[in-house]
This record gives sequence, C-alpha cells and structure tokens, in this order.
Amino acid sequence: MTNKVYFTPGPSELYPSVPEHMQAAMANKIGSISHRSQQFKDIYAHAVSGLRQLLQLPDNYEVLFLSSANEIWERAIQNTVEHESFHLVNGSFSKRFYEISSELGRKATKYEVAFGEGFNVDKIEIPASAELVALVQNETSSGACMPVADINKIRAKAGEEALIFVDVVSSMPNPALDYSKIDSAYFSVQKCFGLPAGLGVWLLNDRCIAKAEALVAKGISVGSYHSVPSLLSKAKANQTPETPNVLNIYLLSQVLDEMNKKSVDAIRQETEAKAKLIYDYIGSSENFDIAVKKPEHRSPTTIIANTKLPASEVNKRLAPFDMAVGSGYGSYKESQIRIANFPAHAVTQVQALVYKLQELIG
Ligand SMILES: N[C@H](C(=O)O)[C@H](O)COP(=O)(O)O
Ligand SMILES: O=C(O)CCC(=O)C(=O)O
Repeated sequence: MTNKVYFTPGPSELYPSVPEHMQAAMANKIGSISHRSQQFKDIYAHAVSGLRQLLQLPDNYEVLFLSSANEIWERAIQNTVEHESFHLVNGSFSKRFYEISSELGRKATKYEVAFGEGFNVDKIEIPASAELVALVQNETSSGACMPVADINKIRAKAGEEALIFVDVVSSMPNPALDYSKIDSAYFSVQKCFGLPAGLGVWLLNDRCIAKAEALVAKGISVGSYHSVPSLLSKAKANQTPETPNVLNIYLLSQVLDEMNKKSVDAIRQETEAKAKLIYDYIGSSENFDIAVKKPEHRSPTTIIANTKLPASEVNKRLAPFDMAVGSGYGSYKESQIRIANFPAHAVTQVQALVYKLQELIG
C-alpha cells in the first residue's frame, strides 16, 4: 500500500475515482466480456460520445482506439504518407515521430529548434510536397508547447493537400484546438486522462480517411488489422478489429463522465491556476529555474525546471512525504525535473508539493 502522489509525466497520478471504477469493473466482470457483445459495444459508444463531448469534436472527425501514441505515429505514416512527411522537432518525442517516418521508408524532413525551445511559426517553411505536417503542441520531454494560435497559422503555409497532425499526447484536453485548421490529433490516456497506460486515442477527419483510401486504391500497403479502413469499419459498429483493452476503454468512459460533469472549461481553468502556482514557485526558487525561456511556450501540463540538486536527490527528499516528480528526459535525467500538472492532480496536492519543495529545497 502506498499513498505516494505521482507528479510524473506519464504514467502519472490516476484520476481519483479510478479505484472505484476498477472495483465496479471487477464486480461486473468487465475483463471477461466478449469484445463482440452488446455490453462491449455500449461501453465503446459511451467512451466515444464522452470524448466527443469533452473535446467538442466536429462531425467530420472519427475517434479510433489504438494501443499507444507510438502506434499512432506508425499508423499515421503508413496510412497517410506515400512519399514525404515534414516534422517540427524540439525534443525527443517529436524527433521519434520523424524517425519513424524514415524507418518506414518515407522521406522525412524536419524543422528543428533546440530542446526546450518553442517555434517561431513565421520562420517555418514547409515543403509543398509534404503530405503530412507533424506539429507537437506539447513536447513531453522538454515542456515546450505551441499556442493554438500558432497551430492555426500552419494550414496557410502547407500544401493544399497536406494533412496537419497535432501531438497532444500530454496536454489534451487542455488546448482548445480549432479542428477546422488541422486534420488529426492524438494522445494516450496515461497522461491527462489519469488512467493506466495501454490505450492511444486517434482523432482524424474525412481528409485523412480519404488519403488512406486513395493509398489503398493505388495498391499501397497501409498495414493490416490497424489500418485506417480496418479500424473504421469496426468503429462504425462500436468495435475494434482485435480484442482491445476493454478494461481501459471502460475506465475511460467513466472518467469522461466525471470530466464532462466538471466541464472542460473548468478543467482548463484549474490547469492554468495550478500551473501558475508551480511556475511562480520555480521562478522564485534558489535551486530551480524555469527551463522554457519564453512564457508563451511554457507548457501548463508538463512543467520543466532546471535543477542544481540532482533530480534523484530532489525525489529522495520528497519520498518520505509520499510525493514523486519526474526526472529529466534522456541526457537531462539529473539536471531537470518534470512536474506533471494533469486533471487528476488536485489543487490541494499541487499546493502541498510546492510547499514541500519550498521547505525541503528552497
Ligand atoms: N512520453 C511519450 C510522449 O509524451 O510522447 C509517450 O509515452 C508516448 O505515448 P505512448 O507511450 O502511449 O506511446
Ligand atoms: O518520461 C516520459 O516522458 C515518458 C517516457 C516514455 O514513455 C518513453 O520514453 O517511452
């Protein structure tokens, strides 16, 4: 038994009601039901309608369930890129999407800025031949984010046929995306939805679907069981091609009910208020300083601080008080900490973390 509160960037703290929903799932033997049964189809439909409501998704968008964001990177390339993709890169995960495109034999080009920096969109030139433009709204490794107003400028810079993909893995539902300015967005549930890992959610519009169908018509492989046409044909019947993560789809549907009851606006306001508490503290600390220099590029959900004390020592001091923050990513493991500020983190928990850090570290 542990009372530890995880401020790690994912997996992270579970949404407070998850244990209760787990118990209900066990009591109702959700783990044993067939994924072709009406009971499962109702769970699936419940999760999709909850997502549509929370994310204010337009009708020309579909919701697909995959295993992870990593899988969505691979499926996105397979299903929408014949020759060339273009990537904005400013950290490890945006770089990984770029690499996956190359690994799948496409020509991947990029516009890269240093780790921890955001983008000056006016400077970006997008090759007219790029079929997919990959934007990272929130780079989990570095804490740099892209304001929605900047995302909305990209369409005018890309080729008419280009599909604009937005990585909101560790920020959704915080950014109020304008879905008419993009074609796809995706995330995984172990971040802001406060669930165990093992479920990726892919939102994609009719233009992405038409592109996948066009590739199929040309005889190009778009993958097998998790191709867009295969996923869609099952999604229309509230199912997936494979036996999916039924338990997590159920938990998602339940957490979405609560998030919708609270309202996405209230979640966003609370996220901003908690982010301010954390940034104000880091900004005034003697040990920490804010890693992302431009305020407009500072993520409200994954907050990164440079630390003089090694990150492992910060966590060692927090441990007796049942709190853990994330270490830095990759080569920043000891020189940065990452603090997740997700909907599952209560204001009182964030206040307690800031208070403890102040007391223990200064
Ligand atoms: N930390 C990654 C990121 O933020 O992009 C993330 O783990 C990718 O998601 P999956 O592990 O669900 O593939
Ligand atoms: O620490 C993180 O950002 C998550 C790490 C992760 O998912 C990965 O490295 O694959």
